[in-house]
Amino acid sequence: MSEETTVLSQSAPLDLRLSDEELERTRDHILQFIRDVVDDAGAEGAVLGLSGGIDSTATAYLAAEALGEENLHGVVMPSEVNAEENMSDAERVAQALGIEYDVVEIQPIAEQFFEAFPEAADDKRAAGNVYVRTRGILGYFVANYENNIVLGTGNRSEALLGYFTKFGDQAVDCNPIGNLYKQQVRQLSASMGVPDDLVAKTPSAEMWAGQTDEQEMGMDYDTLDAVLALHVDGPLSKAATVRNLDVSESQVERVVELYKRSEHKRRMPPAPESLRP
Ligand SMILES: Nc1ncnc2c1ncn2[C@@H]1O[C@H](COP(=O)(O)OP(=O)(O)OC[C@H]2O[C@@H]([n+]3cccc(C(=O)O)c3)[C@H](O)[C@@H]2O)[C@@H](O)[C@H]1O
Ligand SMILES: Nc1ncnc2c1ncn2[C@@H]1O[C@H](COP(=O)(O)OP(=O)(O)OP(=O)(O)O)[C@@H](O)[C@H]1O
Ligand SMILES: [Mg+2]
Repeated sequence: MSEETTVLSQSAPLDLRLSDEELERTRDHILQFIRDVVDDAGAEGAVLGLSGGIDSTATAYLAAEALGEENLHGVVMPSEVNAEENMSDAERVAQALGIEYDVVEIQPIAEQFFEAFPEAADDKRAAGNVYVRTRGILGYFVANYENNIVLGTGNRSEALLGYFTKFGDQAVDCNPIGNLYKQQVRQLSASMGVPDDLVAKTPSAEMWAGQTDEQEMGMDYDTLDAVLALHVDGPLSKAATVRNLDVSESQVERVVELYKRSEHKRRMPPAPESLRP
C-alpha cells in the first residue's frame, strides 16, 4: 500500500479502501468503460463540468487518461454562490491535465429564470437547482456541437442517497466513478496524483453559499459510506449496523429513508402500464 493511500481515511469507521491491486484494476476498468461509452456513441470525445471538487477532478483525471487530453473538454461555470477558490481550483485541474477548457459565467442565465418566478428565486433549494440544471444544458450544448458525450461525476454514495438534482447533474451520459463510495473516490484520486488539497477538500454542491454535503446530509461521508456498505448495500441489520459503527439507530434510519425516498431519481419517469390486452 502506498504511503498516500495509507494516510487516507485511517480513522474511518469502516475501512473501504481498495488494495493497490484492486485500485489498479478499478482504474483500468473505468478507463475502458469511458472508452467504450465514447466509442459506442460514435463520439469524438467528452465534455464535463469542472467545479474544483474531488468528483469532477477524479473524473477528469480518468477521462484525460482514457481519451487523451485532446479529446476532453472542461467547462467551469461560476455563479455568484461559488467560492472563487473552487473556480480557480477547477481551472488548475484543467491546466494540470492540459485539456481545453472554457469559463462560462452562468449568473446572467440563472437570473432570467429568477425573473420569471421571483418568489421561487428566494428559495435556496429551488434557486440552487436552477444553477445545477443550467450547467446540464450547457454541457449538452457543447456535446451536441462537438460530437461529445457528457461525463457525469456522480459517485455511489450520492446515487444511493439521491443527493443530486434530477435532470441537473444527473443529466449525463455515464458516471465513470458511479460505483465508488466517496471514500474510494478520494483514494483513487490520491493514487492518480491529484493534489492533496483537492483530495481533502470539504465536499459541497455549492447550490448556495456555505453549503456542505455533510451538513445537509447530517452525517460525515465516512460514516455514511459505512452505513451504506454494511446496511443499504450489505447484509447487516439495523441493529448490527448500530453495534458495529458509532452511529445511532435514528442515523441509520435517516440513511434508509433518504435511500427509499430517492428511488424515483434512479428510475426512468414512469408511465401507466399499457391497457392493451
Ligand atoms: N416520489 C416521487 N416520484 C416522482 N417524482 C418525484 C417524487 N418525489 C419528488 N419528485 C420530483 O423530484 C423533485 C425534487 O428533486 P430535485 O429537483 O432533484 O430536488 P431535491 O432533491 O429537492 O434537491 C436536490 C438535492 O440534491 C443535492 N445536490 C444537488 C446537486 C448537486 C449536489 C452535489 O453533491 O453536488 C447535491 C442538493 O443539495 C439537494 O439536497 C420534486 O420537485 C418533484 O418534481
Ligand atoms: N461551478 C461549476 N462549474 C462547472 N461544473 C460544476 C460546477 N459546480 C458543479 N459542477 C458539476 O456538477 C458536478 C456535481 O457536483 P458535486 O459537488 O457533486 O461534485 P464535485 O464538486 O466534483 O465534488 P464534491 O462533491 O467533493 O464537491 C461536479 O462534479 C461538476 O461536474
Ligand atoms: Mg462540489
